[in-house]
This record gives sequence, C-alpha cells and structure tokens, in this order.
Amino acid sequence: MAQKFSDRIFNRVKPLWHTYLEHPFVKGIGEGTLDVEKFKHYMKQDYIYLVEYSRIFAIGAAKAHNLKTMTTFANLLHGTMNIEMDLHREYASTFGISNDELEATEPSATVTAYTSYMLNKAQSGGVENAIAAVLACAWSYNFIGKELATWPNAAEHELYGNWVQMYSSEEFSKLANDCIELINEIAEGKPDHELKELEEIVVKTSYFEYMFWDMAENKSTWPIKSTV
Ligand SMILES: Cc1ncc(C[n+]2csc(CCO)c2C)c(N)n1
Repeated sequence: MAQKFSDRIFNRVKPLWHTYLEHPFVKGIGEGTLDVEKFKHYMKQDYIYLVEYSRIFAIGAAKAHNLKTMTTFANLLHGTMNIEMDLHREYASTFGISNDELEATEPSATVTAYTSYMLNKAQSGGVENAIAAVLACAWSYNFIGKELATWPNAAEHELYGNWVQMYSSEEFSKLANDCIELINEIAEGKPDHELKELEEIVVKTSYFEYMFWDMAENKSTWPIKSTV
C-alpha cells in the first residue's frame, strides 16, 4: 500500500515533536512540578489563541467541498469552543480568574505571530490549507497527552492531571484522527509540489508550537514592555 500523506508528515515532524517532550514546561506538566504562575500565563494565552484558532475551523467549513469535510470542521469548532475552552474556564475559575478577564487577555508576540500565520494560510488558500494549518496543533497535543499519560501519576496530579487526561482522552484522540483523515483525503491525487507546500505549513506550525511552550515557560508577552 502506498504511504499515507500523514505518515510522510509524521516522519518529518517526529524529531521536532520529541523536543516538546524535553521542554521544561511540558516536562513540568508531566512531572507535576510546573510553577503555577507559568501555567496561569499559558492558560490565558492559550484561551485567546483558541478563539483565533476556532476561526480557522470556520474558514475550513466555509471552504469545504463536501458535507463530510464540512461536518468534521464543524465538530472541531464545537469541540474547541465548548469542551477544550471549558477546561481553560475551569482552571481559570480555580485561580480566581473570571471569563471576562480570560477573554480580555492581550495576545503575546508568539500568539499574534502564530495565529496570524495560520489565518493567512487558511484565508489565502483552499480548504487544504485550512486543514494543514490546524493539523499540528490537534495532533501534537494528542501526541504529548498520550505520552504524558504514561508518566507516573501525571494523569492523577491534582492540578495538571485534568490537562493530561483531556489531551490523551478518546474524545481528543478522535478529533486528532479526524484531522489526520482529512489531510489524507485532501492530499489524494495532488501533485508533489502542492503536497510540499502543505507539509511546509505543518512544519512551520510545529515550530510555532515549540515557541508557544517557550513563551509559556518564560511568561513572555512582548520583547519591550510598553509604557504607553
Ligand atoms: C498552542 C496550542 N496548540 C494546540 C492546542 C490543542 N488544540 C487546539 S484545537 C484542538 C482540537 C480540538 O479542540 C486541540 C487539541 C492548544 N490548546 N494550544
């Protein structure tokens, strides 16, 4: 059987994704030692990241060529805005952060660059660009979640256990697999130069994922603090 496009992509990003597992922020979640102030910064930034990210699912649904693709994007949109963002709202409420405060978070340089890149790719291309833009996010979180779930007590940790459980869950594995299935369907019959472009989007978003972990670890916003 011919190699699936997702296998080709995975071979390319695997070394990169393994560096996530070595990242101090991700290790801190898995080992339960992460500084809670870093986690709060991450949660707030991730919340507004997910707002922009959700727009890509909506663009994908609008650009879909068939009902199955449209339904998958709609399910991902629903899952993100309701299930995934509920996790953030629950964490925020335990930290005494209101939903309004969450929503009013000023996006960091990394979040701005990452979401602008994805939105640009999704808006300037066809439905295949939208799926390539969202693939690394949904898939790499499931990759990390499933790995951390095998670490001793990670899924039972009183604070970070819910995070590990959510991203390793069957429900999120299904969402990631739906994205993988979509990219394979969309890749069918496409010439290699077009596949290369899609692969590039997945590689770039994988780099942005690493930058996101760095941003969280360093609690960074913008390089120069504004005085205006
Ligand atoms: C920076 C960043 N990247 C990826 C995800 C994970 N994620 C985003 S959408 C989606 C699919 C279904 O909601 C998943 C798993 C995140 N939260 N933050």
